[in-house]
Formats: sequence, structure tokens, C-alpha cells
Amino acid sequence: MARALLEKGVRTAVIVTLGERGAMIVRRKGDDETVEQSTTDVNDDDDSNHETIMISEPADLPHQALPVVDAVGAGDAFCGALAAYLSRGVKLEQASSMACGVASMSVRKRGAQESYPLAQDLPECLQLDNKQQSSDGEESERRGTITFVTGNKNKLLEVQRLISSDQGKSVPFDLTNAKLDLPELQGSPEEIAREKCKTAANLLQSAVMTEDTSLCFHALNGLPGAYIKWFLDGLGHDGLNKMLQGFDDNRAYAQTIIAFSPGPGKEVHLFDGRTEGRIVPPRGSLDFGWDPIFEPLEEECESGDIDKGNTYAEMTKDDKNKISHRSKSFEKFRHFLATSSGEILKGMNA
Ligand SMILES: O=c1nc[nH]c2c1ncn2[C@H]1C[C@H](O)[C@@H](COP(=O)(O)OP(=O)(O)OP(=O)(O)O)O1
Ligand SMILES: [Mg+2]
Repeated sequence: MARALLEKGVRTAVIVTLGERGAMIVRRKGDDETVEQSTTDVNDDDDSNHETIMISEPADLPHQALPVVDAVGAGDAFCGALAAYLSRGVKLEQASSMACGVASMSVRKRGAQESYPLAQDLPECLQLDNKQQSSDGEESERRGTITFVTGNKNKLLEVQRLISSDQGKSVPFDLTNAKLDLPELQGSPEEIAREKCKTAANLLQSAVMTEDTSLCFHALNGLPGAYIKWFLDGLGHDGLNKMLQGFDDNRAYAQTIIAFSPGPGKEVHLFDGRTEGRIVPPRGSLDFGWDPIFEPLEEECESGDIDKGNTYAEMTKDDKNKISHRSKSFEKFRHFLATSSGEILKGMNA
């Protein structure tokens, strides 16, 4: 089961809790951190790709002498404590062992929340000392979190798919999502993207990514552009087609501008991606915006090695991602994160 989850694309490791026997970490070989704990036992001969590490609570946990009275809430105690230790820079094996210790304390009191120890009640072996945090918090080990602020679930789904197909090119950042529909000023797509990103960073007081997508008709000098949302809502697919009647050019390009800011008041970085196509009568699934009326040009399809002549809405999600405006801008953003991660992490913490 743990291995199946790893094969499905879990990034770091799968942890299985085993009640009084502690927990088990399963991960791909080669993804290891230094194992320093006497509480761990690595077994890497179960198959060639994975290793299993058995974790137990710290041997000097004073509560081991007390009777177990109630297991309610132990799993939540483990997960909460694990998240807290990891977020403070403790390595996975040690954080898991300490989380087993917190869960072990919780089963020695009745109830769920009431059974969780307060920070001041933790015995020494479950407390963080400063030495441990600073030695584990070196630049090469650090990760940052970026919040993708969007009110559009389809954008989020496509970006999540791009990230999960990105294995091997991973960057030291995790993406979370906040569903906010932010105000969008009038102006060029770049100005709109920049201002929206600044607003998001100020609102959330954190590192954020936003994205703005435009659909630009060549015959109309780039309009509706950034205002496509309002045109689509007001006119529908047929109305957008009718706008081009009387012109002999039905070409259009889709453009995504990703905007990234490491925090409130910090510089905004822009990454754009474009895909050229034609506006056609609607064909395919009606799931996402103007996908049914946008047919990418033959050259675009050739460059992604996918079938020609389909609208975005007739393609699989993976094929769309091979050539889409969104994937092109995301690729530039990913490259920026990979090449400037040290500087960005410093900026995020400054
Ligand atoms: O790949 C796409 N395929 C088809 N339609 C798309 C695509 N990407 C955005 N769209 C639609 C959504 C909205 O009608 C407009 C862009 O407006 P845009 O402001 O960027 O999106 P939004 O307001 O829905 O979400 P957000 O909260 O991120 O601003 O084009
Ligand atoms: Mg919007």
C-alpha cells in the first residue's frame, strides 16, 4: 500500500502508524536523510526501489511507565506533532520518532484533544533544542511554501497536474492554495498581473503566486485579452465566434502570466507563456472556460507531438498540458525557482 502510494507520485515518503509498535517510513532509495537515531532500523532489502525504516518513540520517554488508558486521538496527535516538528526543521526520522512520543503521551490520558500534551509539559526528549533547529536548517535543506491564489478550480487542477508530472525536476518549494477572487485593475495583462500579485502577498502576508489568462484575437489587436472572462460570461462561445464575423482572420493566442512575489512589499516576478490558435465553433467538453472554441495551430500540436485539429476541450488534460499557454509559463516559473531557490528562500524569510 505504501509503495503503491509512492508509485502514484508521493514526493517524499509514506508514513504508516503502527499503534504501540511506533511507525514505519517507506520511501524511494536515494531520497534518504542521514539516519542518526538509535530509534530507527533501516531495512532496504525488501525490494530494489524502496527502503523501510521502523520508527519507535524515544527510549527515554518517561511516560512509558504509565498505563495506556485510551487510544482516541492518538493518530491526530501523531500527525499534528509530526507537522510541528517538520516545520521547525527536524528531519523526518527524528520528527516521526518524537511524534510517536507525543502520541504515546496522548494514549495515557482519556479523551482526544484533552489528552494532547501542551508544549510546556513535554519531557526533554520531545522538546526542540536550538542546536537541533539551526544545524538542520541549513540552506540546502530548507523548503519554502508558495500559496497559489486563485478562485478558479480548473487552473489549480492543471497546475497540480503540471507539478505532479514534474518529478525529477523538483524544486524546494511546496504549493498550497487559497481561493480568493482578487480585484483585477484595468490595464495591460502585465500591469493587471503585477497588481493582483502584490494585493495577494499583502493580504496573505506570505509568498504567493497568481496567474492571469488572456485570450487575444489577432483581428481585434489583442482584445478581449485580459477581459476575456467578462466577454465569455456576457457573450458565450457563440458570441465570441460572432465577434469575428466580417474578419477573414480567426487566429487568436492564449496567454498566461504567472506572477510571483516572495512576500508583502517584495519584488514581483512575471513569467508568460503563449499558445497560438484559432477561434472555432465550440467542440468538446464544456468544463473549462473557452477551451471548446480554441483550436491550437498545427505547429503547436507538432511541437508537443499530439494529434492536430482538436480544440483544447477535445484533448486529454495531459495533451493540453504538453502545449498550453499555462504549461509554458509554468515551465519558466519552475526554472526560476530551481535556479534562484537560495536567494528566494532568503527573501521569503527576510
Ligand atoms: O486554460 C484555459 N482554458 C479555457 N479557459 C480558461 C483557461 N484559463 C483561464 N480561462 C478562463 C477563465 C476566465 O474566464 C478567463 C481568465 O480570467 P482570469 O482572471 O485569469 O481567471 P479567473 O478569474 O477565473 O481566476 P483567478 O481567480 O485566478 O483570477 O479565462
Ligand atoms: Mg480573475
